[in-house]
Amino acid sequence: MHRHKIALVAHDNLKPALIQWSKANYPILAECALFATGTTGRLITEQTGLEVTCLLSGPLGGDQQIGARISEGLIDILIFFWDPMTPVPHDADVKALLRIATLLNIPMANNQSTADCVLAMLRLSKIDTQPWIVNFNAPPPLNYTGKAKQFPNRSSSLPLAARNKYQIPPIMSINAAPQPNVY
Ligand SMILES: O=C(CO)COP(=O)(O)O
Repeated sequence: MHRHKIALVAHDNLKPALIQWSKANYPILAECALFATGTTGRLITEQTGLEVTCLLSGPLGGDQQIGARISEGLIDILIFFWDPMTPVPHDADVKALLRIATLLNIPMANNQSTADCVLAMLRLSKIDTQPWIVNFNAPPPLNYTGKAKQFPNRSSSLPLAARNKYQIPPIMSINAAPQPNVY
């Protein structure tokens, strides 16, 4: 089974929440390949025992490293507990990370309830005998006006009939592998 690659990031005020969340979800996170910005990753490793590949600290380029991995199709899911109440010096990097994750249509959780939803879907995909209920591997076609060349139609492996029957929109696709180096 595909080992999902999850990036974990938290601003300082939210680090305790992300650590708590990581502890609560240890079993499924332990089955994934985890990446994180420097301080977030170090704290998660120290306090949960999860194995995390630590990149640079956010203000020193960690957000950019994660964004680059997303654009290369190397991250499936982004869990980013960003702080909406505190300015950070690398705001431009944060915005760029949120932008690239949105553009490439990977599941991105910016608060705990959404993170819970994403992991619930991940669990479902692992236990369900009908894998099309949650389609983790089919990139949905991204149809940005005027961008057809950069984003050629990428067909979904989810049978159309099944998707219509269960009204599962392409947005349910997880792990929308982006085309490498489209820009
Ligand atoms: O600043 C961050 C995200 O923007 C997080 O960086 P650290 O994990 O190094 O604190």
